[in-house]
Amino acid sequence: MGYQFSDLTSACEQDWHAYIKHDFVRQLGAGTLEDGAFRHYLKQDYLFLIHFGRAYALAAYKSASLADLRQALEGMKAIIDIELDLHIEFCRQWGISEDDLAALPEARATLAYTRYVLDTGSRGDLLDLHVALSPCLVGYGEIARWLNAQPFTRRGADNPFDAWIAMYEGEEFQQAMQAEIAWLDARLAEVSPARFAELKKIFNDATRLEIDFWQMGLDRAD
Ligand SMILES: Cc1ncc(CN)c(N)n1
Repeated sequence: MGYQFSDLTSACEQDWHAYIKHDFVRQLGAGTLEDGAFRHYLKQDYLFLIHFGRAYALAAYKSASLADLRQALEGMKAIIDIELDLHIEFCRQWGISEDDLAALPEARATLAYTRYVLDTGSRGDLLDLHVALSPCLVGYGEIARWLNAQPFTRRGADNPFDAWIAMYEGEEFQQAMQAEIAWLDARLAEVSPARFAELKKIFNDATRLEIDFWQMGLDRAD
C-alpha cells in the first residue's frame, strides 16, 4: 500500500487550493496586483527565504545518509542560488535596495510561518521537516503551472509580474520541485496510517501559513 505526496495534497484539498489559487496569485497572474502589495510581499519574502535556507541547513544536519544530505542540499540550492539571487535582483528593479532589505522588520505572518517550520524540524525527524517545507517548494512550482493554464493570466511585457512567474516555471525550479516530490514519495510509501495522520497535520498547518503569507501581502500587514 503506502502513501505518496499527492495523498497529502488530496487530504488537505480545500486549504491546498486556497493557497494555490489565492487572490494574490490570481491578481499577480492577471497583472492587476497593486505595486505596494507586491513590494510588501517581496520584502517579507526575502526574510522568509533566509529562514527557509536555515531550515534546509537543519535538514542537512538531520540527514543520516548521503542521499538525504544531497536532497537537503538541492532544496537549499533552490532557495539560495535560484530564488534569493533572483529575488535580490527583483527587489532592486522594484526600488528596494539591499540596505532596505537588511533593515526590514519581520511581519507576523513571516515570523509565524518560518518559526513553525524550524520548530517542527527541531522537534521532529527529517520527514516531519521535509513535509513542513514542501508547500513552499512544491506549491510555488504548482502555482506557476496553474497560472499558465488560466485564461486570465497575461504573460510577457504586458504583465509587470511576468518575471516572477518565469522564475517558478523555469526548469531549475521545476526540477527541484520534482526531486522533492520523488524524495517524499519514497519516504511516504513506508509510513503507517497513524504516521500519515501526523504528517498530514504538519502539511496542513504549513499550507495554512502559506495562505496567511499571501494575505499578509495583499493587506500589507505588519
Ligand atoms: C512564502 C513563500 N513560500 C514559498 C516560496 C517558494 N520557495 C516563497 N518564495 N515564499
